[in-house]
Amino acid sequence: MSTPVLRTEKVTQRFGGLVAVNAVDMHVDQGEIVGLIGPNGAGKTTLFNCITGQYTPTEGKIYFHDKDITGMTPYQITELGMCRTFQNIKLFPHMTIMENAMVGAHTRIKENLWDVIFHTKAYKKGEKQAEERARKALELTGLSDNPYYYGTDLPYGKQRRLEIARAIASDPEVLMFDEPAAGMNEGETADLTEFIREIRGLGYTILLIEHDMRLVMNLCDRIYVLDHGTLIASGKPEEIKQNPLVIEAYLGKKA
Ligand SMILES: Nc1ncnc2c1ncn2[C@@H]1O[C@H](COP(=O)(O)OP(=O)(O)OP(=O)(O)O)[C@@H](O)[C@H]1O
Repeated sequence: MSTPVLRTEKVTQRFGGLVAVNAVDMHVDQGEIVGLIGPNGAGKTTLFNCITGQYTPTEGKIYFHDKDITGMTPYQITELGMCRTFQNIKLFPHMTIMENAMVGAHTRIKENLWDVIFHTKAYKKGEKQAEERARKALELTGLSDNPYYYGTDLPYGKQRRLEIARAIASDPEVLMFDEPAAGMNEGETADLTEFIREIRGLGYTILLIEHDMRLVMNLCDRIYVLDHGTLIASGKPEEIKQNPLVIEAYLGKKA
């Protein structure tokens, strides 16, 4: 069996006396769509923050392929090939759609201050590559019609797509989405579900947090369920739907 693209080993995150994430073992294989679900406050975003370098876990290890990435910075982790979106949309105001996407593309460009100040050949080449990658990401996400409009002028569903475009422009292997359907109506969520399926078809591996059960159950190959920081179940959507612990901890509370 091949090594997972992403793996956590007994990852624990404490905030003072609170154990937000408790010894979590999980993995994501190449090409999978994996869901991370659980009630509010279960520790999902905290686990994402550990994986993407916003936090260094109190205990445990995180591996990208065979590489131990525990404690690396978010920038280093993006450079390695994992990129995320956030629960609350974080577009840059006063930047066009194209410029927002180029922020993602720039993580792949090696420029030093000299190149930037003196607009050297290397700088111009890097800019061209970044623009090309950003343009492709916008085409892929259906946002290439008006690239010079402000990103924040887009309707809500498209702002979320722009966040995804920015992540894709960084040329990642793994995309991590924190509640991508948050605030979307039924139609937008259905479009998003189809879109995520399409991008998986292009070879991306996807880990997502989501409260929208229809999206999770329709889309994910496997699901992990957190409750009070602890993993209480993992498996295929059909197994998760029938798991009594999950029904009690999560689905039961929603009904
Ligand atoms: N920086 C922090 N400092 C202290 N406590 C925190 C911090 N971040 C999260 N917590 C706490 O850790 C627990 C897990 O929070 P987290 O946001 O990871 O849950 P979640 O499953 O993502 O919730 P939601 O679905 O509501 O977004 C909660 O009790 C939360 O209050």
